[in-house]
Amino acid sequence: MIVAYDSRTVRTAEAPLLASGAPLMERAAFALAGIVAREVRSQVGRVPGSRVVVVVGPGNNAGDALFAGARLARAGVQVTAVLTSERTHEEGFAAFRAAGGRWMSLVASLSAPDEPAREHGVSVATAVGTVMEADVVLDGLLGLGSSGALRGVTRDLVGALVRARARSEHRSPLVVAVDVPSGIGVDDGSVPGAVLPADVTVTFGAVKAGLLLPPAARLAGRVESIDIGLSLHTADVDGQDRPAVRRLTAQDLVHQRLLAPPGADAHKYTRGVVGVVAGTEQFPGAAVLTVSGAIRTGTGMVRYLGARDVTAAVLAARPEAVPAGGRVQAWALGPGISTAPPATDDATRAQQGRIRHTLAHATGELSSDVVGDKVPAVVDAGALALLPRACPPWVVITPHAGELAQLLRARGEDVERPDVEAEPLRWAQRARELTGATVLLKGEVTLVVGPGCVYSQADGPAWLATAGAGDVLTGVLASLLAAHSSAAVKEPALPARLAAAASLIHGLAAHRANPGGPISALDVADALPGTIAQILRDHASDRRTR
Ligand SMILES: NC(=O)C1=CN([C@@H]2O[C@H](COP(=O)(O)OP(=O)(O)OC[C@H]3O[C@@H](n4cnc5c(N)ncnc54)[C@H](O)[C@@H]3O)[C@@H](O)[C@H]2O)[C@@H](O)CC1
Ligand SMILES: [K+]
Repeated sequence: MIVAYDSRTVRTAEAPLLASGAPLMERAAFALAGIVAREVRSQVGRVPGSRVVVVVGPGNNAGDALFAGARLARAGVQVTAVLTSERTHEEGFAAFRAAGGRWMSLVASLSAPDEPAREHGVSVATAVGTVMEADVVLDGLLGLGSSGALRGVTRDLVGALVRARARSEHRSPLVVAVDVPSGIGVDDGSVPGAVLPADVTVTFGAVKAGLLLPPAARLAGRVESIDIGLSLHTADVDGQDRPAVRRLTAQDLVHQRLLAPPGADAHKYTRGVVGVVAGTEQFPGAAVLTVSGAIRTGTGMVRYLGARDVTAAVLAARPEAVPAGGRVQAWALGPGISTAPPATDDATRAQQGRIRHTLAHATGELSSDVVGDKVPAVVDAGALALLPRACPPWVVITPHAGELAQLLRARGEDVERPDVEAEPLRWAQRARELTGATVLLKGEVTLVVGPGCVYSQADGPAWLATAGAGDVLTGVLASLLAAHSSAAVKEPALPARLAAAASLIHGLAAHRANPGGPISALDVADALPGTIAQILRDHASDRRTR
């Protein structure tokens, strides 16, 4: 699992080490220089004689970059620093110059001892020209201390670099971000202004929340986390306004027993029974995809409830499905059902009635001996509009940005789809507060917000953005919830973990379905058994040896 923290938590962990004189910046710069040297070697085949530019701001982020620049200069790299503010990290700058680093400044008043700034003053255009000639550029403008969009000449430089890279067809330097890509919201993953997208981000002490959170996550490239000796504890932040942001890996699925092979004494109820209310005559495919997603994730049995024609389509594709009600351990509600009540046709009205009734039982609003205990439910698409006012966390809603905005508007928030896209974490958290449900917000990066916990999964290829993929995800998640049905009702954070797990399995199945090419939703469902077998094979032995 990858765990990311907010800046306040990181600074609190740094403080005692800094007070005791631990050489945190030296450790950071040493590791950074090593990674840059490796990247340079893979770009140009050698380190000495290669060209690196470090663009630096006023703070310790600049210190990391300048000390790393000094190390590279001593290794024979031609290193140039571009200074962007009135002051910079003094010791780092001194070490950089002592190592033979060249420098230029976008701010006329900055000067180094014995070196008047005017001899080094350059325009933004000249600085951009120098950067574009380099093999690698280090973005050391801002780190943990950044607030809001980039300002002043820093903004001008980054804006010009982004434009120059977009224009250059052939050659543009590899971008290594120091700690974070400068200008992202370090804690919330917002992107308030221009940011230079990184190929690699080298982050120190702990992964920063903004590197995993959308929309900033896609600007971070590959994230390499460097241990500089901080000790961070999730217990200190979980349950607070800014819980740690987690990302599950395939290993976690096995180690945390989110996926497990059935025991020798397993039967369909120990493996979980999923009930599906999905699809109408207008959208029968959604029923097939949801049922397929659940069956192919290894659920014990799927009960399908819907109109006769749709049931026939489901049975033609999946004869294993049982077209009748009965005991269910998790529900999959809503795919392929119109989002706008009141329904215009009888079939949709019937499906909406089933969903209302099921949700009332699943959430414990109604108790009935016939339907039995409270059970988890996935609420997707058309079922979102039928969500009760107050839900327990074992109800997991799975909207995309547009559906989330609609759900929030129905609860009095003034929000449109672009607002959700700009600040997905904020709005997913708001939806959780307003509904009580666990929220899985679908997107290029999928966010899951549960009680005191946040997960961010970025596992699927962009090809996965295709019609019906969400229906399969609903089936996968319902299958996991059914397998952990009673625990999911008892442990408030478990449905969120299972939702993150479902997103991960779904993403891995998409990669397996057709590596590097187009994928249809049914392909993803068909790739699920092989994906799960692979995960269990790869990690079963390391679980035994733990
Ligand atoms: N504290 C430590 O010893 C360590 C810090 N490290 C580095 O230090 C960084 C944090 O350093 P700082 O706290 O000095 O912060 P920064 O280096 O992020 O600089 C913050 C300063 O930048 C300016 N600024 C803020 N927002 C701006 C904006 N939007 N536009 C233009 N200027 C803006 C302000 O003057 C602010 O004081 C970390 O990200 C990391 O790179 C590492 O060396 C590890 C150890
Ligand atoms: K940076």
